Amino acid sequence: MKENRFKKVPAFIRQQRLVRNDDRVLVACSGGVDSVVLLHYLSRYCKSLEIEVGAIHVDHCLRGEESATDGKVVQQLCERLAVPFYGTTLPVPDLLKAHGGNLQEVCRTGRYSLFEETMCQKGFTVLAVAHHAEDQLETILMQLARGKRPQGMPITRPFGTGQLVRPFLTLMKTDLYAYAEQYSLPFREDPSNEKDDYTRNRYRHHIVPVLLNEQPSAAETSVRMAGVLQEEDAFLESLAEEQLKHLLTFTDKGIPIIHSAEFRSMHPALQKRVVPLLLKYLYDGETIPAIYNSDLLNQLIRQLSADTGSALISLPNRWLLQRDYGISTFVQAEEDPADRVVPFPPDEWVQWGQMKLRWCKSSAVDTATLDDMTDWRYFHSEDGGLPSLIRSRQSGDRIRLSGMEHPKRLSRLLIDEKVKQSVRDRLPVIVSEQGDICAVPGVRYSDSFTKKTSADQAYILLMVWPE
Ligand SMILES: Nc1ncnc2c1ncn2[C@@H]1O[C@H](COP(=O)(O)OP(=O)(O)OP(=O)(O)O)[C@@H](O)[C@H]1O
Repeated sequence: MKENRFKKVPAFIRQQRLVRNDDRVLVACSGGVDSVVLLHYLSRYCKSLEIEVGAIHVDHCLRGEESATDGKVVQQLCERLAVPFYGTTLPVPDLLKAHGGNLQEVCRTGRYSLFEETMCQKGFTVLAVAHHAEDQLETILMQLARGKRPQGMPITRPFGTGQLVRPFLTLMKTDLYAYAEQYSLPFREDPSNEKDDYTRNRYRHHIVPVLLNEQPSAAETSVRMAGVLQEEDAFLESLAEEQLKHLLTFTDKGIPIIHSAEFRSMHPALQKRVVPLLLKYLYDGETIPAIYNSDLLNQLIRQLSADTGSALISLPNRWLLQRDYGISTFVQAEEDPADRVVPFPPDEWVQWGQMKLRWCKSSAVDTATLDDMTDWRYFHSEDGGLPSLIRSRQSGDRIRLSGMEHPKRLSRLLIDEKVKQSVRDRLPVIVSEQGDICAVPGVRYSDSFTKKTSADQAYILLMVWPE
């Protein structure tokens, strides 16, 4: 009998601190072999572990009588073991009809909220689920395939007001069957586990067996590897949290700032952890963009480290990273700058939606700065003055373009330039004091602008916008 292999379970439970004395452990029992064995095992060892045990079953109402029978099997086992049983029902077909959604996800979310509710109502401190070594290997392989960090399912994690634990992660499926046989435990096979409709099932049926054939210890070693990665992860995460606290400063107006020199002084591994935490801070409870291993992460790290020129990176939900030399500021762009007029003085960046504009003396700008711009144009002024306003476009606006005898209607120009309707009303228009339109940055510029420099072109228009 393979029960010997169960000898490592108490050590695993102790080392990982899965339960403490006097914990009340609710075993999530589907009626399948894994969770039936878990329930039996924990109820057998509850005295030595100094815990109390109860069991919960969730009937998803998906397979008529069959589905209810799973619950009865669990209930009878609980009677045999003298363990309190909590039978709950999740009307999945009704939920799908009313709200739609993905079947697996509706089952899972509903099931876990019933677990949480029962734990809270009945005073349980721990929820035990019966994932084992092959489940962990499947999870790691799926994470790898999706480019996620392959650290598997957490051995334990906060859940409701207590903890969720996985005491059987070191065991193989065959160990569980052998145990069930030895103690003549009744269990049910869920026919949906046979189907190849779900990703996990395809990994279970076709990928994991090949790997185990090649390397029989792969599942068990993957559990150990995941444990180490999770431990390192928790450590690095706490370091990154500390770093972020030191790194993030605020302007008088409470705007978050990061200094490139300090960001650069961090180890690249920490930089990669600090940036997602920074987004978590900015998004404060909202959904955070998935950033692990992404181009956006690399782009943000590059900009937060740089200290020449300027840059603007657009983040979801109108957040912008705005970097000027060695200082990055995080601002939320205004929703819609339509019907606005703002002064456009020289030597100051002016923000317009997701665009930044600035007049600079040509002599003060070097080629490196120009390389950092999305676009730029030298400006030749007839009278020495600079267009001094930025506003949104108005009906009847016209612009004087080189080679055209008459000024062109702006509305026509935007159509000809294939500017999207949704963007047209939000574009900035640069206007002289006399009301002449000189430029629609990023679209067209009047004949006072050129890319070529010459002595009489004292100013340059610098422009940055996210591409
Ligand atoms: N209907 C159910 N009632 C009670 N417990 C369940 C039920 N279904 C699953 N569980 C518990 O959850 C464990 C894992 O089940 P399953 O592999 O179906 O994945 P899951 O709950 O979706 O977990 P995850 O998505 O985290 O992998 C089972 O071993 C059992 O402990």
